[in-house]
This record gives sequence, C-alpha cells and structure tokens, in this order.
Amino acid sequence: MPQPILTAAAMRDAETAAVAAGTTYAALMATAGKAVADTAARFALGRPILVLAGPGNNGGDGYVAASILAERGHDVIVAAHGDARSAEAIAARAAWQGQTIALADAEPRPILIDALFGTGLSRPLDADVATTLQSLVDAAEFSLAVDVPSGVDTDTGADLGAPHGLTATLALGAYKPAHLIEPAAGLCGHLFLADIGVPARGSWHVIARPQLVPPPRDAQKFTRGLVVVVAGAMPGAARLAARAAIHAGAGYVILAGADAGQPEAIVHKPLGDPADLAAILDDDRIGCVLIGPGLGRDDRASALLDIAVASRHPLVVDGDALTLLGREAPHRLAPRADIAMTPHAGEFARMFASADGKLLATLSAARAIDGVVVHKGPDTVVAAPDGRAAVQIERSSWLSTAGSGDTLAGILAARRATGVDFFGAAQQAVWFHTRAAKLAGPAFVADQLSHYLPAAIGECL
Ligand SMILES: NC(=O)C1=CN([C@@H]2O[C@H](COP(=O)(O)OP(=O)(O)OC[C@H]3O[C@@H](n4cnc5c(N)ncnc54)[C@H](O)[C@@H]3O)[C@@H](O)[C@H]2O)[C@H](O)CC1
Ligand SMILES: [K+]
Repeated sequence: MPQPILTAAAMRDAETAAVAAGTTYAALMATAGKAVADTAARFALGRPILVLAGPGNNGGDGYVAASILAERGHDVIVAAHGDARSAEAIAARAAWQGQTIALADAEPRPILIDALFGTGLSRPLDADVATTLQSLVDAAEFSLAVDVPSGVDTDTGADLGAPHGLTATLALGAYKPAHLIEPAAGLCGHLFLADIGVPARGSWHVIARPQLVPPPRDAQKFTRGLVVVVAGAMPGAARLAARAAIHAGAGYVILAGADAGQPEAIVHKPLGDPADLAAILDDDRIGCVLIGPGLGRDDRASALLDIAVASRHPLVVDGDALTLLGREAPHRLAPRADIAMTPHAGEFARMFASADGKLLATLSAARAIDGVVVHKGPDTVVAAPDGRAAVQIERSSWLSTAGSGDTLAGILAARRATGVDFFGAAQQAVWFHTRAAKLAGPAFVADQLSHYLPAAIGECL
C-alpha cells in the first residue's frame, strides 16, 4: 500500500477520527513523543540534548520526548517558546520535571530537537526565532525536526523561515506535502516516518516501486505495446525517447521522421510531408504516441502536433509540443481523451497559473487538460484529473542533464503502451527513470540511462 500524503487538515481529521474510534489526544501525543525520544536516543550517544518546545502540540510532543529521554538518563534541557495551549500540551509541559529556559537564553548543545512548530504553523517564523533556531541547528552535531521543520508550510512546501542544515525530520503519522515538495523537502534532511496509530488514507500518495509481471505466454511484439515517437527539428531528442521506450518494455517502437541508429530494433519511418504522419498513425495496433522531444517550434512542428492531437491513440505531449501549446494547452487537449503531458517547471509555468503550491497547481492543471500531468523536478508530482496525485520520494540530482526529460517521456509512452493507464504508467515511468539513474551511478549521460531500464524493471518482477 503506497504511503499516503496528508495535508495538515487531513492529518487533524485523521487524528479526530482516531480519537472518535477510542484513543485520546493525550495518547497520540504520548506515542508521538516516544517516537521522537526513540529516534533522538538512537543518535544521542550520551551527548547533551536541547529540546525546543513551542506553544502548540508540536511543543507538546517535545515535552513528552524530553521527559522520556530524561527518565532514560539523558542530559536534557527544554527551551520553551510561548505558553502551551491545548490541554495535552499543558499536561505534557506540567509533566516535564527538568530544567526549562527561555528560547532566547538557549545555549547550543550537540543534540537538538526542534519541536517549536509543526503542522499548525500559519505564518512565517518571527525573525528572532528563526535566527535563534538557525544558530542552534548550526551548532548541533545532530538535529531532529518533530513532524516538520519549524518554519515550513505543511501543505505547500513553502519555506517560512525554516533552518538549513537539519540532520533529520521525523514525520508523525503520515507524510505531508512539506516532506516531499521543495523547498521544504530539501530542508528536512533524512526523512523518517513514525506510525502513531492514526489510520491515514487519502487521494495523494508517495510513488512506490512498481509491481510488474512478465509478458503473458502468448505475448507478441504488438501486444506488448507499439509506440510511435514523432521526430522533428532535433532528431537526437526523439532518438533518446525511442531508445528509452524500447528499453522500458515496449514491444515495438517506430521512430517517425528520423533514423534511430541503435538499437536496430527501433523501426525508422521517414516523414516527408507532415501528412505522412497521419498515415503512420492510422494503425489500430498503436499503444501510445509521443510527440515533443526535439520537435521544434516551426510550422512543420505545429502541423505534426495537430495530427498527433487529432489521432485517436493515447498521447504523451512533451518538450517543444508543450511550448507550442502554451496557454492553449487546456483548450487544445481537454477535448482529447487518454492524454498525458510531462512539463518541467518552466514549461508548466508557461501553460498554467501557479495555484497554492506544486501539488495543488499540478492537480488543477490535470483537471484543466482532463489528463495526467507529470510536473517534473526534484519533487516530481504526477496528478490525475480525478484528484489523485503521486509524488516521488526517490531522487537523483544527476538527472539534471540534457536528454533526461526525453528519456522519461519515452519510458512513459512505453508503459502506457503496455496497457497501464496514464496515472499508473506515469508513476512507473518516474520510478524507473530515477532507479535507472541510481543504477547508472554518478555523472551519467542521458544516453546511458536506457541501458539500466531493464535492470530497473527486473527489480519489479
Ligand atoms: N493533534 C494531535 O492530537 C496531535 C498532533 N501532533 C503534533 O501537533 C502538531 C500540530 O500542533 P498544533 O498545535 O496544531 O500547532 P503547532 O504546534 O504546529 O503550532 C503551534 C501554534 O503556534 C501558533 N503559531 C503558528 N504559526 C506561528 C508563528 N509563525 N509564530 C508563532 N506562533 C505561531 C499557532 O497558534 C499554532 O497553533 C503536529 O505537527 C504534531 O507535531 C502529535 O504528533 C500527535 C497528536
Ligand atoms: K518542528
């Protein structure tokens, strides 16, 4: 079951439901605080601990953790900021028997637990709090954020003054968008997830390793999936996409408009007049069409795009095709069924207004085109028009290289052509793309990525 991603409100609803089902907020806080204490204890190694406890339940978690760590013999001081408000936070604070100082008077300690603010943060950190927090994180040898780093927007991943350099973050109960969406995701450090006994479900989840089966006994190249990649002004990008498609499980790949070179398995079909594409696409065996990589932005490119959009096959729109569509994308694509697009941040911004954070913006775009949107980046979001979304958690910064996007588009076309719907195919493609990058090792060239796709697929059988 893929890990769900919950907004602050959804998490509160899940906690309320858990309480309605018989637990108590105090018990949830006790469980959360113990998870914090256990995680900190694993890394404390006897070093002095400083707990920063804020005014809300995040602070309450901090007080619970401090009491547990002190009971286990750790040297713990609590630096308090604001007066505890909720009954369970007041109780947790009252139960703390150790030394409490004001945040402003806190001296650095090797182990730092940030329990100032969690999902209740509603505005940027006060400058003095942010400064103090940053200096304490800088001085710590190990720093752990409780639930989320203090100073991030839980639901959008925006940075509201959070410190840089945290060692780790312990997500409580479920991942939130801030754990996966930049810039907050990049501030979390190592990410741990603690189960606090709150059943969490939702329409958003983390992209998980695909579970595949080998082709059926009676498979043949067309039933495994026929992909057509349309080449344009810069055929190298389309070649990369075609190679990715043939290595990502497609049974047959046609490269229309350019000669693929290697592997020989890719079939080259010349494209003289753009109308030749209509003839190539007039084939019911086609499982998916990909247009955009290296297409160019001239009249010929536009004519080829019109023909691809008018075709009846599942369609992946990438690269230059997205630039050609621009703000017309919803108008041009919404009438068309079974479609997906793979914009990077710049292409996305040119097509869609940005809503409140990458997750909601991508969901809004998916609704606008009535198709799947793969909003690429270190925090790639896959969104479906029905409100489902999946966010990647595995990352490779080495994918920031020319041709990486062409490769992803080719993988997506192949997975769709094998018969997986675009929401599932896009998650598989993102997972395979990143897994191939990790298998390729550092500083790979995009041309090498395809060679690692069969190994990545092998890990999913
Ligand atoms: N709900 C539960 O039973 C559990 C919650 N868990 C933990 O609780 C936090 C969420 O706690 P909450 O009280 O809603 O808010 P915070 O502690 O995150 O924020 C405290 C409080 O601070 C005020 N505030 C907001 N922004 C600012 C700001 N910039 N400066 C100053 N003050 C600010 C606002 O009034 C907030 O209410 C969650 O993250 C978990 O850590 C438990 O894990 C499980 C039980
Ligand atoms: K925190």
